[in-house]
Amino acid sequence: MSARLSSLEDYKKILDDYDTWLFDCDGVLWRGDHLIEGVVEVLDILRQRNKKVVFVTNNATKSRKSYRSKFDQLGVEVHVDEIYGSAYAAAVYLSSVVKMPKDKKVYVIGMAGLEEELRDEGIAYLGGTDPNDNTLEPFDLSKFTPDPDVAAVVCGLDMKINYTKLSKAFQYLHGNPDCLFIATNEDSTYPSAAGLLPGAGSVSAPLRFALNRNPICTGKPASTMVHFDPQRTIMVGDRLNTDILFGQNGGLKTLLVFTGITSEEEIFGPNPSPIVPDFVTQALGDFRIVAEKGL
Ligand SMILES: O=C(O)[C@H](O)[C@H](O)COP(=O)(O)O
Ligand SMILES: [Mg+2]
Repeated sequence: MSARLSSLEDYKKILDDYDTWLFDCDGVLWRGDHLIEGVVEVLDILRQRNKKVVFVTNNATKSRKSYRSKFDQLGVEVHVDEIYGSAYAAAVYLSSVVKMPKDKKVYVIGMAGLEEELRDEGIAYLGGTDPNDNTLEPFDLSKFTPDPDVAAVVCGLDMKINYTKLSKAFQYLHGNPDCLFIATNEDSTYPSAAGLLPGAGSVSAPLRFALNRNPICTGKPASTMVHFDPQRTIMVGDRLNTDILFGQNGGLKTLLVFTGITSEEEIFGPNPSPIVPDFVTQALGDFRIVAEKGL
């Protein structure tokens, strides 16, 4: 059973026990561009206590550099090396694990941030934000000439998804097991400021269904490039099957907040999830109590 943080001692002990704090972003720090109350104060408390702070997000719409700008605009102090996004994870997977040859390309379903991370890793790509792919015109297969150099399809959250992109990705993957199928992440939903929207997993779902093939997922819960002392590291997230599972896969302690995807019912209800976080609290801002009491 998860331990619900409630007393000043509870929050103080967590702050004392962990030196490295990994934070999920959507649903923990913000919803869309709406910063969640208390986040800036708590991050300040952690930095004042010389804690290492790392942000691990499955949101592939932004590169680390553009996330740095978002953090700046929201008044959150961050260094680009503290940000690990699923777009970066996918690009590093292709460059360092797959070792994608320089004469090969990736067909992208995704947005500018994913393209930027691929560029920074020297991975050639097509699709993505290309105007020819961002169309609502019917897709005419008879006029489509696949690029013979495409050796992988990468699919991330794409708020301009359409039939042309799905059709082109399908053509590259159908009957071609040598063409890699990579998902930056498989979150079913996305917690926008105004409410839930289909997530990256729901963008790649049509391809999984049409191809009867599951992608390689490079985002949470897969372990990314971050590796810390599990005894002194805590993962703070809002989604059980990505954030909490990611933490558990890395042997970390886990703290779930209820400001994003997961409800209290899923933890304390009659049919709780089998994924059980070590700790839960309503919101990250709850840790302000420690500063308010001058501890
Ligand atoms: O659909 C998505 O890609 C995700 O909902 C979303 O972007 C998750 O971001 P995170 O909570 O990992 O920061
Ligand atoms: Mg989240």
